[in-house]
Amino acid sequence: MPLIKTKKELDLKLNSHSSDKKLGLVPTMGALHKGHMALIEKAISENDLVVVSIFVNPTQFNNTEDLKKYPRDLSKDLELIDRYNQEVIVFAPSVEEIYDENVRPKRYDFNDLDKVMEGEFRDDHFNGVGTIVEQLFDIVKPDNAYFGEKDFQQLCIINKLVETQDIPVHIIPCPIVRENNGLAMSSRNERLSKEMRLKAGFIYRTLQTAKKKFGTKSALKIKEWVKNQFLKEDDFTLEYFEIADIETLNPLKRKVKNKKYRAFIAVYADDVRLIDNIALN
Ligand SMILES: Nc1ncnc2c1ncn2[C@@H]1O[C@H](COP(=O)(O)OP(=O)(O)OP(=O)(O)O)[C@@H](O)[C@H]1O
Ligand SMILES: CC(C)(CO)[C@@H](O)C(=O)[O-]
Ligand code: BAL
Repeated sequence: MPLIKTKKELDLKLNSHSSDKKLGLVPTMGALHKGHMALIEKAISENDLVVVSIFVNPTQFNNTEDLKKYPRDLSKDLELIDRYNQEVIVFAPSVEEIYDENVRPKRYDFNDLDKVMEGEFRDDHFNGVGTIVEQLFDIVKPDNAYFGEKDFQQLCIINKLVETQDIPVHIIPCPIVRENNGLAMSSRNERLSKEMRLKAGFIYRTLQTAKKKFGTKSALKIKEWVKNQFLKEDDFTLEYFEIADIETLNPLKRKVKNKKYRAFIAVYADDVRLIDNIALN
């Protein structure tokens, strides 16, 4: 499996393939797990050639400790990808390769999708995501690009990016892959103790109960209930719980028929920040 570290090499490699082959892109920050593998396998099944990018993008981190502690293990990632017979190209550039001396995010107008939840609590996060993803689209020029619903708000931002920048790529959403206890798979789970990783199934169980309540209770009542659940827990600190429609991501005030809603959550378990979400209707 080819490992490519520079844009120039990648360009050469992609140009050596016939242009009528379908090209898929799976952007990741590495420390691969079964959630990533599901994206890669879907990409393999729908394209002739797949590029998996592995790049811990500094401009999307608002917290330097989080960036420093982000799990990284390129050789293990390569071993995991090596199992696929199809041609998967790994693109793992250095920070200098992607950003010259000016490591700053571009600024985008995401029509306020970036003003809530992850955007509210992670300053400039989505400008950083937009900056790297736009660059990856420009370098790889994929037909299809695969993103997980675990980062549902990010998926909405990417759809907006593609629309506003007029980028010719199909964005393919992929369902959330979970551990046995319901915890959404995430590279940051590696930073949890074994005990905490088991206990963290609590986050998904809370979302499931919120979903059950959605039929009969108001968003305000459900939010109150979730807050109280977390106040009773010493192991977790709730950062936000929000119910929003999936188009605007505006917090739900009054339910509207035919609109789709999701519940979104961010929680600290020890000093590890975890996010999750669930479809409510
Ligand atoms: N459990 C999962 N199910 C489905 N998709 C996932 C899952 N985890 C990550 N992804 C998707 O994989 C892609 C790369 O994500 P990334 O490398 O940031 O991993 P991650 O597990 O989300 O890490 P972290 O949340 O700790 O940053 C994103 O599109 C993300 O939504
Ligand atoms: C899309 C992405 C690879 C951009 O760095 C990242 O935000 C992620 O892994 O979800
Ligand atoms: N998958 C989300 C990327 C981040 O937390 O920065």
